[in-house]
Amino acid sequence: MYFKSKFNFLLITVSYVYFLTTFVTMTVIVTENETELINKLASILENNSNTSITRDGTFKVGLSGGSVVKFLNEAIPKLKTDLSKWKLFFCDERVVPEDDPESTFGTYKKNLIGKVNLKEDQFVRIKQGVSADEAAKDYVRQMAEYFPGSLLPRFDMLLLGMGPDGHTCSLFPGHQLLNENKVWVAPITDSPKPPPQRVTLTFPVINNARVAVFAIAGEGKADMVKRILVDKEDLPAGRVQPSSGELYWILDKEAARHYSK
Ligand SMILES: O=C(O)[C@H](O)[C@@H](O)[C@H](O)[C@H](O)COP(=O)(O)O
Repeated sequence: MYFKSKFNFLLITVSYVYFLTTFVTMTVIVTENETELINKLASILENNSNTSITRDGTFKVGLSGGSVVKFLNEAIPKLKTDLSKWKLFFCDERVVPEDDPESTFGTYKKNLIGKVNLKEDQFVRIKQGVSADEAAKDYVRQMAEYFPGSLLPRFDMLLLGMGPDGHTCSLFPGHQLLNENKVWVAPITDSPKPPPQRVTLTFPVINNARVAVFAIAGEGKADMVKRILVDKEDLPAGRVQPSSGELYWILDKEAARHYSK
């Protein structure tokens, strides 16, 4: 191919590299059961943790609540990685006291701290005793310390669940937050999934992650998995498409009942 000028060559090269780097790769993994799902999640988590720690000396990971808490509380103790290098954030968090059973941080704290090499100060927690609005604003301030100078934080990994309605984080079907693109973290006070007051990452941040992983189990999610992965319906969990990153859907056989590659 003859290039009229160096500029043409440079333009074509840059465009080609841009295409390659903005192409999301999606992997769907179906496991026999929840134990295998947890093992697969642990393997992906361990590989990415070690890659990030080698590259940056740290691993910045976003945690979700719901059943993901159970999966991670079983997966994290299996990992062969330096947990002391982790910084743990929340993809969403309920605006409740940390000793409230509904607190996502509180549940991770109870199950991990003191049992694995993770300390409380490695978790970036939401401010206590303030409104959802103030908690969201403060969380952005806290996050900015770990992503200095960034237009958008780029998490090494986000660990996501999906509700039976197709929500993820605290981004629910039909909610105006689905189109929020001005703030990294938004408050929600009318969550259809209790408790109503939460903060959540927004899609610009979610889709800037290096790796996003859904871990989904149970027949109760099978219909929604089909609607998103097969029927391509526009539902919140389906909008997770890292612009320059990897996307994994780890499903147990029950959740994948209506899905076939
Ligand atoms: O704090 C939360 O509620 C979660 O972050 C939320 O997004 C959760 O991941 C989904 O609701 C799935 O929850 P289940 O896996 O328990 O259905």
